[in-house]
Amino acid sequence: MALHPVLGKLVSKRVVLASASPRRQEILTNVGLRFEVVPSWFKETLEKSSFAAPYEYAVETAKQKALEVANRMHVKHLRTPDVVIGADTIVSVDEQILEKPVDKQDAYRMLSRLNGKEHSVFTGVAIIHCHCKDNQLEMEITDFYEETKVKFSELSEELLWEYIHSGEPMDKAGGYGIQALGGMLVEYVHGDFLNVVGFPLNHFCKKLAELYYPPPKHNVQHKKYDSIPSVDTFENLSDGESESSNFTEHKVASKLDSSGMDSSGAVYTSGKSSAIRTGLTSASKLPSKILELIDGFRASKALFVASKLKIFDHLKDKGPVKAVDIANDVGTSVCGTERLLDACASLGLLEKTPQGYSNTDSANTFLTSDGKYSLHGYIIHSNDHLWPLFTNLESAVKEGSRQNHRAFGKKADDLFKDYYHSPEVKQRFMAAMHSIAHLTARDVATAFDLSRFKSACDLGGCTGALAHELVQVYPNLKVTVFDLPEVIANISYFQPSGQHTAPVTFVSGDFFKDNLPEADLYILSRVLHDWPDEKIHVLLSKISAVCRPGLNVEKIV
Ligand SMILES: O=c1[nH]cc([C@@H]2O[C@H](COP(=O)(O)OP(=O)(O)OP(=O)(O)O)[C@@H](O)[C@H]2O)c(=O)[nH]1
Repeated sequence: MALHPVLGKLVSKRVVLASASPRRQEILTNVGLRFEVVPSWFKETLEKSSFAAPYEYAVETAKQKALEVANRMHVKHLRTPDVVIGADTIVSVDEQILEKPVDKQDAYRMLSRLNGKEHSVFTGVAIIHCHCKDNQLEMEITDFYEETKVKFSELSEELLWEYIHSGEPMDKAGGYGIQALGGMLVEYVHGDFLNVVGFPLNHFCKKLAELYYPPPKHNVQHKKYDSIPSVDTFENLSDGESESSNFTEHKVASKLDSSGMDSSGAVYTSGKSSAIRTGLTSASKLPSKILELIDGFRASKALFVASKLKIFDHLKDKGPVKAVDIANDVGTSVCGTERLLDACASLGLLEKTPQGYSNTDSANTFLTSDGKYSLHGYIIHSNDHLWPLFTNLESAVKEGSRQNHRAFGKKADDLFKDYYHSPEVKQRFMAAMHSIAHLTARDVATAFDLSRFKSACDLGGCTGALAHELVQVYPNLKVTVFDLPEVIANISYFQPSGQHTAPVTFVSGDFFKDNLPEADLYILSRVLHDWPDEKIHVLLSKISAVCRPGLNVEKIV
């Protein structure tokens, strides 16, 4: 099993881990997987006696956890993930299933049961591949389980209680953590250690390999190409068997040639010929992740330019439109427009038929400039502001300083003032912050349990997009948005309609200079990354000074 290509299959996908377990997050992060964490709200209350074997219970619970997240993201968050991973770990001893202890007595009951004996640890895993077709969520579920045998030494009552008082057992299946103090209780482990910790990584990789590299069917007639075949991804090049894979790979910028906009499949040609030239074997396949990184900027820029030209607005609520008509309306060259439209179609942003180009569902939802979930403002900000800054990344690294002077001919502070002096720049900046905050607000609000807080202050909370979501999710929370007077003066355009009673208050001020409003919880969302260390120190010190002892501070950065 070649590990890298297996995990590489998930690189271009929106992968979601439906688990709050820090151990699972760590295991998957350690192997370089990039994923979003959306803890499942599924309550682990399935009737244990209805399962013939303990592992069936773990697998079903894992599946329900993942299904809950896939459905919630699709329906409530309007963001369909590509892959959702759920897991559930249980301990089985004497035909009994042990989960996480509810209190110290329960932990004692569990550990006494395990004392001096061998038991099994089962982790059930569900991998759900999601597709959105006509706004319907379609899912393909793969599940499996792994068993590991663990034997405890004979342990004294005193030691058991000392262990329980350490607090470690409380969030662990069977009441122990083999990776920490609990390791001292264990005489032997037969099987996958990480399975005990919460995630059977080895089996997971094998499962991915089975899914993405199914064994070649020898009686299948392989196509012989007379001409260059149309390919969607680099993976098609590197994986002999991927033709027969059940899973559609994400489209990447593979149809852009060196000029950035040709859909002739030139990348395929050069990739293939170089593979032949250098004699790459199946063991040293093309480095698709690296190639995607090299070409990724072209895809971003194609999206930015199409957004800037308002092509998605132009196609909204229309049937297919020919390139020449779009070019005429937008005022661009026909040949350039056609190439840009082809690039957008190969990136999955537009649909192309012989009748012309039309928006995909997600372009209608996220890329038009006036939709409820429009990302237009953020895209324009990324193009006009972030792109020039990132062009100077090399100088930033060499000099260790911000590059606003190079990108825009002004220092960062002056530029920030400019945001608020030019109405147009201010509006663009606020639209950018609003669009990304609005879209992600529900996920941010539900990623933490904030129900214990009565009041919150969103520092630099701009239009209040996150604040409005927080008060929806936590009806007892009162949120104050604290931002510069120039921002607060212009928030009305962005306020949700029909929520007059929602407890969101806006207060003007400069968080570096003025007193901060009192609150139990201070939120710093998309704020700290913007400032040098000295200023961050000033801000965090001010927050620390106003926090009252005994109240928790949660940081959403
Ligand atoms: O040796 C160890 N054994 C078990 C663990 C941790 O125990 C929990 C198991 O609980 P569960 O599978 O229900 O997962 P949760 O933590 O509740 O998160 P979900 O959101 O996925 O339900 C798990 O965290 C293991 O990592 C351990 O750490 N060591």
